[in-house]
Amino acid sequence: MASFVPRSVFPTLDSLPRSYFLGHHRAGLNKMKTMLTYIDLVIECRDYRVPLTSRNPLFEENLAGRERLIVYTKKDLGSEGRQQDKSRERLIQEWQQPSSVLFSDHKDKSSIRKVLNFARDHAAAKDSLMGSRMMVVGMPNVGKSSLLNALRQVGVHKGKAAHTGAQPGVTRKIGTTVKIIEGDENNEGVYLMDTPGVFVPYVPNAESMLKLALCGSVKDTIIPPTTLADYLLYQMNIYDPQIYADYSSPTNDIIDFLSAVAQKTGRLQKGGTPDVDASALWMIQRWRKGLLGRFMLDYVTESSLEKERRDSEGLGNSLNHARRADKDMRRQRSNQKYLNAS
Ligand SMILES: Nc1nc2c(ncn2[C@@H]2O[C@H](COP(=O)(O)OP(=O)(O)OP(=O)(O)O)[C@@H](O)[C@H]2O)c(=O)[nH]1
Repeated sequence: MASFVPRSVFPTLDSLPRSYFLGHHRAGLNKMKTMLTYIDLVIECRDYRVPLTSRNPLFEENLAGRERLIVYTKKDLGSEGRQQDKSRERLIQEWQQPSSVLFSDHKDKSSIRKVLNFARDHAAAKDSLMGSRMMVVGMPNVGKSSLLNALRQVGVHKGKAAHTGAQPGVTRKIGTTVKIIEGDENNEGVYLMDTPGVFVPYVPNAESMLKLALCGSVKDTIIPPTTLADYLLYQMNIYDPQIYADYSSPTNDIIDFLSAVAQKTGRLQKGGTPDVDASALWMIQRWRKGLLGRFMLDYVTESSLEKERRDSEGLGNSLNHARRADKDMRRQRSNQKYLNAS
């Protein structure tokens, strides 16, 4: 154990897809734009485990002009409640100013009450007889519908109104609008509208794609499970290799690791060969449930946040950038094919 040294960088995987911006993402975003005139507050969800990578510039570009509350969801999966977790949260709050930032776990009523209090104060400041209308937006599978259900449950004691699920794309259309705060004689209360997840138009590097896939923002069929598990192993080793001590001794070799998991959990094919794919999927699911360490995949420090800000300012219109980057990538691939053939 004393001699184990985790990998300091993950190999660059140029062949990984960098886009998952689907037709219903574009359609959903266009519809959100048309609804904006009726909306007083945009609640933008991002994943606590990837606070930088789950930021989608499309929301800032397309839903500008409305106050935004940023809610980092799934806090229970990315934080052990230690001092360094709290310090990171403070950095993120400062980074996002002037937008307000909260952190939520859909099963923790106190975190849901904080979002409700913000919504109540925002609606009170508007002081309208009509009450207030809000919209929840975010990347696929980030937990928008779960947040809406939790706000409704805690706010007006009503049951689940929106479908939720472990795979991205459960909500395909702008749908359910639910009351989350009761009105009184002076106003109609606060209503929240659910929206479909919208993926970033273009992921700047393969590592970001792996992070988003690990958090469930893209379908599990897009990236091979052993590649995803290898990235998880890389991250677990940086965090603490002891978290997988029940299955394997510390290792940087994904096949050794998955073979050990297969042996321990009985995931074997005919003849006793380890089923590495099934073991990879099993490990990924365990991490997604918070059973293999609760940590962030993004590196959050003052300088990493500052770098992210500078990089995003340099991007310009992210859709145009995405188109250009996509075109460049296709051109490079066809040049490569041409060179290989000649
Ligand atoms: N542990 C944990 N799981 C959560 C939390 N919020 C949501 N989830 C889970 O994350 C998965 C996705 O949640 P949804 O609410 O369906 O996500 P969505 O953003 O509406 O998804 P799309 O339909 O793809 O847009 C579900 O399995 C939820 O149970 C949370 O705070 N903590």
